[in-house]
Amino acid sequence: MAAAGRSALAIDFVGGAVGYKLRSGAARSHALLKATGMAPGRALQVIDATAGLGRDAFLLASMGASVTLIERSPQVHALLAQGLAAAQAESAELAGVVARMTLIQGDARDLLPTLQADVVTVDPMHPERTKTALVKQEMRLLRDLVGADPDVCELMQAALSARCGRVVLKWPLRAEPLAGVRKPSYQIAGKTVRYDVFVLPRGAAEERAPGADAALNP
Ligand SMILES: C[S@@+](CC[C@H](N)C(=O)[O-])C[C@H]1O[C@@H](n2cnc3c(N)ncnc32)[C@H](O)[C@@H]1O
Repeated sequence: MAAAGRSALAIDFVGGAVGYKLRSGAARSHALLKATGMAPGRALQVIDATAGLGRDAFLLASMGASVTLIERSPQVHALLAQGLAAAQAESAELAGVVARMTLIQGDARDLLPTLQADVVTVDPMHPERTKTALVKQEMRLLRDLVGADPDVCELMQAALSARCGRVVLKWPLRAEPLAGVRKPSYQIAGKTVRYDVFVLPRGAAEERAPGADAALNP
């Protein structure tokens, strides 16, 4: 664990990239919303099994979802708690978003069997890229703090066995599918990442595959 990473990493839901995305309205067209099945008037219950910097969870909560965030690193969990407290104190609007977020410290592989939701999202640390400059500064600092996530296949198995209607895996756009994990129902491509969407039997009746990316899902 790198001391520099520990001191430099901060989680800011008020300014920075997260604040900009929300203020500019860019959040509304984010591919994650489509992948989770978010729609106006549909208040989803989401479990973010890999909370990390909390950006995805904050985006979903700001669009009306109730989100349970699970983070296993005590240090990252503490940073998240600080970031959420700061957002709560900033304005009534942000306090409303934070009120829809529940932060838990622990390993999602153990916790998922005890929870239920409409959607489980999984965004493990991605395999290291050779062009490290392409990896955003915060993600480098997070990697310094928590390392890689070698148990991602086990986590996916826990997510796919959870009481939920859909699992969304965020993974590098061009990376191979995870070995040992079933084929996704469909994929949604972003600029650098893709969302592998697994529609599970519980939600099959009400789920549709909006904008399934045929090129990525032959
Ligand atoms: C790539 S980051 C997630 C980034 C996050 N989606 C965001 O928007 O900021 C991955 C995080 O998941 C956490 N993590 C990985 N496996 C986990 C598990 N089994 N249970 C809980 N947290 C886990 C890591 O500690 C790390 O903080």
